[in-house]
Amino acid sequence: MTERDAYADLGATTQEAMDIAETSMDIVRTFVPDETLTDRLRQKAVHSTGDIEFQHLIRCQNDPVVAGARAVLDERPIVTDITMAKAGITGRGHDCPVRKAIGNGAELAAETGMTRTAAAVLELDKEGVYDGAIAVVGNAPTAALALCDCIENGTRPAAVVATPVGFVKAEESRKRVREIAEEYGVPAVTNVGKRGGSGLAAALTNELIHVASDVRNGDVDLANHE
Ligand SMILES: C/C1=C2N=C(/C=C3N=C(/C(C)=C4\N[C@@](C)([C@@H]5N=C1[C@](C)(CCC(=O)O)[C@H]5CC(=O)O)[C@@](C)(CC(=O)O)[C@@H]4CCC(=O)O)[C@@](C)(CC(=O)O)[C@@H]\3CCC(=O)O)C(C)(C)[C@@H]/2CCC(=O)O
Repeated sequence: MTERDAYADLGATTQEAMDIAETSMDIVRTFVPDETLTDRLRQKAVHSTGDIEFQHLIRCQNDPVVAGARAVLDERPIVTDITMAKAGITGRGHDCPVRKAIGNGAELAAETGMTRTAAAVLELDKEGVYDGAIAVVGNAPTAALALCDCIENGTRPAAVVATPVGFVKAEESRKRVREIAEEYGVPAVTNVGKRGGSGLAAALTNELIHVASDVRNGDVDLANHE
């Protein structure tokens, strides 16, 4: 899918919007290689952060683009940690239900004192929501850590996109996601460093959706890619 098509999918159909989108991605491509599907996540990270160096901060394990695109094609749920990440995920080009964890587990949070986001993840996991889903954590480190506990206890998301941001537990939580992804063979995309956030998580997830569109259109064959 070209950036022009992707933006058309988002509803940005004016000439100027298309020109900006295409020019922007042309610039990104001059800095970021375009050889594998994984490179598309690196490009998207650079595109959404405006930081060329961000391509070196992305970490992929167990072919998250292939696994994520397959989950999109299978119309599996996309489950975000907070409202902002959910709001960033395109409504077009897929038929996946998109939901957020926050808002669930209020009683558990009140009883235990844990964060609302971690309690929300644990509550949804009890319902089996994360099995086969694309689990997206853009904000809350404790949500990423809770998701890791769920995976340790047998839950198997189709793919994890984890870019929680900040100074408290953010890097640690992404490191834990990488360890868990390694140990249990879960496809995952994370980043290193203090940066991250819901915008980045949503942009990376949208790229999984765009790859799925390319598969549908016959432009990409997942069997020949990593
Ligand atoms: C530690 C937290 C951080 N939140 C940041 C940035 C943003 N948070 C927004 C909003 C609206 C919400 N943040 C909560 C998730 C809230 N944020 C936290 C927690 C205190 C702990 C999370 C953790 O450490 O794992 C968390 C509270 C919780 O109990 O989980 C939120 C639930 C707070 C609340 O309303 O109770 C809430 C989400 C509500 C919802 O989705 O409906 C921002 C949108 C606020 C803003 O900037 O206006 C923003 C979003 C940034 C993003 O890209 O996602 C920080 C700064 C990342 C901070 C962690 C950094 C740090 O201090 O170390």
